[in-house]
Amino acid sequence: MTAELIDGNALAARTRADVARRVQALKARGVTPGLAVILVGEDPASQVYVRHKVKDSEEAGLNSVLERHPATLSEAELLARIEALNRDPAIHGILVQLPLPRHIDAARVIESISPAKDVDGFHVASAGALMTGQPGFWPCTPYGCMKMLDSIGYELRGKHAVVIGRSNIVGKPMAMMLLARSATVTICHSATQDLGALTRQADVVVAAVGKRNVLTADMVKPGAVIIDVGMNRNDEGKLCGDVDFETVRQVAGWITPVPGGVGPMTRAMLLVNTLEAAERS
Ligand SMILES: Nc1nc(=O)c2c([nH]1)NC[C@@H]1CN(c3ccc(C(=O)N[C@@H](CCC(=O)O)C(=O)O)cc3)C=[N+]21
Repeated sequence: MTAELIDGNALAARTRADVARRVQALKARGVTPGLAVILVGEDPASQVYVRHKVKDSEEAGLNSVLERHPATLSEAELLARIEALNRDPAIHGILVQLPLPRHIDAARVIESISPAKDVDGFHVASAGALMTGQPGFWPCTPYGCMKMLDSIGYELRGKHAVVIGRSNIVGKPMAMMLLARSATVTICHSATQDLGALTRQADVVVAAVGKRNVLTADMVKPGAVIIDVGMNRNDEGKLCGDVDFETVRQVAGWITPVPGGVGPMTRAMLLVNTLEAAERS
């Protein structure tokens, strides 16, 4: 058996087209969704990502503002910029690209963003809303993973989902979203003993570690759905995920590729969150 691909590029394109239609409807009512993207420093990967985000949002008809600051920007100066954007009625979403330089306390910066504009879904208020089932912004990567599961009509109720990774931005919120759909959820991490024994029981595996070959074919139940959140480089410098794709695809039922899987959906869900921030304003 060879797994079917869940095509993140195609699903992201459909999502962006849907956002573009809703943006037009909002513009007809006199509101243009506005996204502020803040980049501090010159990290080359971050520069590429924020350029992608700005281009995506412009193509969907959103108004995006890219603010670039030198790596020497002080925390106080950054907090002052966020305060101004919190008050700016033309800005509905604020994204501060991570990682930030070491002299800036990222948690303090994230908590300074108005929860109503927290389109990354990283604020403690957003995390609390997700955990308690209240309205709020969901982090884009796990939210995109849920859309990928929905795109294949997958019924999560009663299924065993194993999440590998417990970060605040992917693993933990992913587990909460799966739980909200009545999956039985296991969260695995670096101290987990016999990871394979757990993943072999899984109907769904979400790999979000940031390390190559965390999931190999011997660890996968035949027919399982495999969602690969990893963004790594292999020895040839090619982008690859956390999953040993070529062998796991021989066993799985469905699998997301890297590139062209979760990454494009992460970007698309940022547009959805920004649109919804504007719709709620
Ligand atoms: N405040 C904040 N929010 C973020 O959402 C955030 C962040 N900081 N810091 C960095 C990470 C990383 N991230 C990616 C999103 C999409 C792709 C993506 O679209 N990847 C393409 C490939 C891109 C390429 O070729 O390099 C793909 O998987 O097909 C990658 C990485 C968002 N991040």
